[in-house]
Amino acid sequence: MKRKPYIFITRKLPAGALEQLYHSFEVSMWESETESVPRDVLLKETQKADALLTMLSDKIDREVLEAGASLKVVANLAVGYDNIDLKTASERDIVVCNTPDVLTDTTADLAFALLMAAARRIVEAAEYVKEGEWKSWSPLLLAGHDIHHKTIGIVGMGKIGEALAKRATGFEMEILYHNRTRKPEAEEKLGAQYVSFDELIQRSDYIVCLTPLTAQTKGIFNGGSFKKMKNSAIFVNASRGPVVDEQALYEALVSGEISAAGLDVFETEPINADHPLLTLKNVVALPHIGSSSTETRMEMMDLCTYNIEAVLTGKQPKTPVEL
Ligand SMILES: NC(=O)C1=CN([C@@H]2O[C@H](COP(=O)(O)OP(=O)(O)OC[C@H]3O[C@@H](n4cnc5c(N)ncnc54)[C@H](OP(=O)(O)O)[C@@H]3O)[C@@H](O)[C@H]2O)C=CC1
Ligand SMILES: O=CC(=O)O
Repeated sequence: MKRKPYIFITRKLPAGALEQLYHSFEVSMWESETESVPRDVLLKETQKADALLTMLSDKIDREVLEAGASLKVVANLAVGYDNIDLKTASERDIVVCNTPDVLTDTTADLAFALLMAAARRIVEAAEYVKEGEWKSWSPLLLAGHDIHHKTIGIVGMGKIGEALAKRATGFEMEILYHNRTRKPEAEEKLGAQYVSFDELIQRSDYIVCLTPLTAQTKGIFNGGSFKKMKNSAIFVNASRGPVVDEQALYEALVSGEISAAGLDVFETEPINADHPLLTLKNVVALPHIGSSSTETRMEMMDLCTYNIEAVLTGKQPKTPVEL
């Protein structure tokens, strides 16, 4: 009898999200919600897998892809796919899928929330109350920066960047953006202005990074870029940690070269609890939760399961990554 195709899922997901897979395939998953699958288990499971449903924290490199003699598809539960070696996938005719669109608004909500939290010192203020430090109302108590009518600069005006810009229009902000390619339709729709990277970082009160992590974007926010920003600038990163030189960011925040930062992503994740950035009051740090609403995460799981089933049954997946 022909064996059922085998799918390995690298993290414990709610069984309900996978129902459609259980009918036609053999499915197993790493039984932890919070800890990544160990490398040796991933390699062993991949040896017999026709499909992998992976997390952005799994390194799907040449070694993993070559271990999968019958591997046909890798569905990543994320829109970013910098954790996957696309070159090897292409050489081996392995389809790679991601989860664009379904997470756009949720991630833009979080990026704007991070911007607001850093600007208005929300986390610091909430801790101040809980720690019993609030003794009286005072005129400049925890005074932050205005958001309305300020200038936001979006580096990476893609789907999430545009959704963020739409939110910024509600605050009557001036919108600058920088991409490799200009987007006239976004300029018209959102009143956004295309500028060079340098002009964006010099003119913006809020600088938000929403690019993918690539060889070109790695380290684009470094000592030189922080020096060019206003001293009152607030830097928000909701893209990937390695776009930032964290040591340079720390120095810029301590020296007052920039005012504050809101960070959802870090060079190493999870970030070490004793990392210097986490000692600063002017840093709002989140554990990479950009797309983390229950509704959106369920949609992302549905999209991954759809894509896997499609590839394994000879149909077109909805969201293949261009290889
Ligand atoms: N914090 C979180 O939890 C989440 C983080 N993300 C991150 O956000 C990223 C963006 O997602 P999404 O908006 O859906 O993707 P899109 O592909 O729609 O947008 C990416 C944008 O980045 C621009 N870009 C690419 N390379 C460069 C470059 N070298 N310099 C300047 N701009 C560049 C692209 O424009 P062009 O090609 O013209 O340069 C494009 O407009 C993801 O790749 C992921 O890393 C996504 C979801 C959640
Ligand atoms: O970081 C999250 C993603 O979807 O990419």
